[in-house]
Amino acid sequence: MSIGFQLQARDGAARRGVVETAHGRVDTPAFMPVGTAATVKAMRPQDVAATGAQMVLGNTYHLMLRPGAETVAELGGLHRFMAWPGPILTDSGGYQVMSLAKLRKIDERGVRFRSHIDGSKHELTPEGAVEIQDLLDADIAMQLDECPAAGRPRDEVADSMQLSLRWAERCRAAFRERAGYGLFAIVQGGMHDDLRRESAHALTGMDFPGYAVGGLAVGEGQAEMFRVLDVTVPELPEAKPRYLMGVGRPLDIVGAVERGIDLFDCVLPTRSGRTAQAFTHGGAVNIRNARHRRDPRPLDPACGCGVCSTFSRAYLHHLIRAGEMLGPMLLTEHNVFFYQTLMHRLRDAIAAGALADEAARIRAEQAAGDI
Ligand SMILES: Nc1nc(=O)c2cc3nc(NCCN4CCCCC4)[nH]c3cc2[nH]1
Ligand SMILES: [Zn+2]
Repeated sequence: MSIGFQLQARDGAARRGVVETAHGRVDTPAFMPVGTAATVKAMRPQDVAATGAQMVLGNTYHLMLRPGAETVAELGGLHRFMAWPGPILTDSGGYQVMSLAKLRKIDERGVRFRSHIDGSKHELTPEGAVEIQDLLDADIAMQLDECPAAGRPRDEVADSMQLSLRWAERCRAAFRERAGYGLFAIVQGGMHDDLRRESAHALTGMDFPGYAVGGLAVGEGQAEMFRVLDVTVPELPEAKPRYLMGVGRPLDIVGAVERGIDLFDCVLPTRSGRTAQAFTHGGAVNIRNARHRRDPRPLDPACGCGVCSTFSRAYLHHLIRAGEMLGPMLLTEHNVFFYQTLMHRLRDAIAAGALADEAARIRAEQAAGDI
């Protein structure tokens, strides 16, 4: 079996399960901390593991540019290179090229672009993206796709969705099948119900071990995102994991879990940690705010992380104001731990058939906060 998926419990459309990969199991619903350039920024791998995270995300685009996929392969692959022994999922680069690279040209072949690092010329084809993710030794690789920017006209979205379907076929043909490794397809189609259904049906017909919902979290807003999930998720096979790419804020995740999504990734907990934003059980907190200057209480009294059991808000406020590197490190660790606690609560609630109550509690908690 490429990637295993055991469904353990259901609560409405929500599922409690386990994804099985060559490098270990992932309890779902799961949140993957983003490790774009072979590091979850500001955290050591053992500290990432201590938060409860079981799988991290890497990026083909960044790693092909620096240090290069061949270099990572030469050094034993991404697990050895970044000392992360657990499962790794890598994004295929299509989205990152469109959001980061310069002078991009996309056509049937693939996408040509200049590196945002040094301006050097590169090309990413479906076959190349699969080869790079193989060199990285990713347990779960993503097909190369095109993620249309929000607001593009329907006919362009339709053409883009069809291109991604043709690229899915080419990726599947190029993928080296191995037990514990799998290639996931990505459903596109913008905000159009019929295009989403057409994409999901075509990809399901190609029989992938897992399916991502792409083309969301591109500024459409939560209501539109949930509406697209309501249309798309029921078209995906129950027995395969579903991955919502780039999502999201805590309440985005709650609503997507209620709609049957199993896997998530987002830069929010790590990126916010570097900009003094903390997620807490009392809502979001900006620790730079002067009101924390002499506050002896922990950042989040309901949090079980090492940061909240050791340091005061006053100390974290001081570190941030002083520009001390320990500030972003501690806030990142807390935020990643917060996201893992959120997923733990959701998994336990689904297993107990109590997701509606737990989701209501989480919504009430997040309604407070100062941002
Ligand atoms: N291969 C691929 N295909 C997608 O359609 C895709 C769609 C995505 N949508 C996002 N959204 C990220 C939103 N994020 C929210 C926090 C601040 C930075 C941006 N990431 C994505 C990644 C993606 N990767
Ligand atoms: Zn904490």
